[in-house]
Amino acid sequence: MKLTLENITVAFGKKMVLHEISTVFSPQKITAVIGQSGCGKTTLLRTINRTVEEEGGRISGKLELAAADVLRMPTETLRKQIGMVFQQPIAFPFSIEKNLSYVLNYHFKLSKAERKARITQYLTATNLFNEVNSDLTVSANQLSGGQKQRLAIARALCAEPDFLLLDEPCSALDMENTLAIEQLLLQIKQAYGIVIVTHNLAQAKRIADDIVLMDSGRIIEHTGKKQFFSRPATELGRKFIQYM
Ligand SMILES: Nc1ncnc2c1ncn2[C@@H]1O[C@H](COP(=O)(O)OP(=O)(O)OP(=O)(O)O)[C@@H](O)[C@H]1O
Repeated sequence: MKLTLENITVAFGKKMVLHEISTVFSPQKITAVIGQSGCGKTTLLRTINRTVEEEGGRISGKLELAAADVLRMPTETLRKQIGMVFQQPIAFPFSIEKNLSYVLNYHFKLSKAERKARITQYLTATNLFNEVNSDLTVSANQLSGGQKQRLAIARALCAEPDFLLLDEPCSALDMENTLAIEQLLLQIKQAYGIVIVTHNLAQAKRIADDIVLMDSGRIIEHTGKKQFFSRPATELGRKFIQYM
């Protein structure tokens, strides 16, 4: 399922933050969004899941998930189809199991056995199941930062989204946990479209299929990773690579 943006413009009051963004995010790929601080990366993600509207941002243009009109979709459907994971991992102060069953119960009517099977599936996919010795009664508060971030990803997956948006999910993590998240994204990308905002160009190089480079609220390059790192089309792209 593709995510298509056509002439997307976002404004807070009179302040224009995104300008006429037209692009397509592909399924089964990791797209890394890079750019200087303040260029609109987070706003782009928050436009896709429409949380900018909650802060008074106005979106105009066309945003489609397959043929569905995202800008007119009921919020509940939108939250189910497009998941988001934030920079600071959010773990609800419940057991690991309840962190996931909460989302599963919200979106699906499942038997106890089905719910348990899905919880095991997502915790296994995020490599948490073995780490907690299958004891899902452990409080999420007791997990490390990296484990909490993987729990947040597992929770997002519980909604069975088509797209997963991640806003600098590794910036609060050490190298080992960062690599664990990267491995996880590479493992699961076959089933989702993944869009990740990252300040870490080396991370983009390690895991992305496509690169989106933003500047002053615009996408100035959206290209395959190899092309971007060998022949960037813009001066800013060249600067980024030199900086690496
Ligand atoms: N709620 C808001 N109200 C007004 N302006 C906003 C709001 N949210 C974001 N902006 C503005 O939008 C612009 C882009 O911000 P955004 O956070 O998307 O950039 P970014 O590229 O993610 O930055 P960083 O890399 O520093 O996280 C900034 O000028 C910011 O001040």
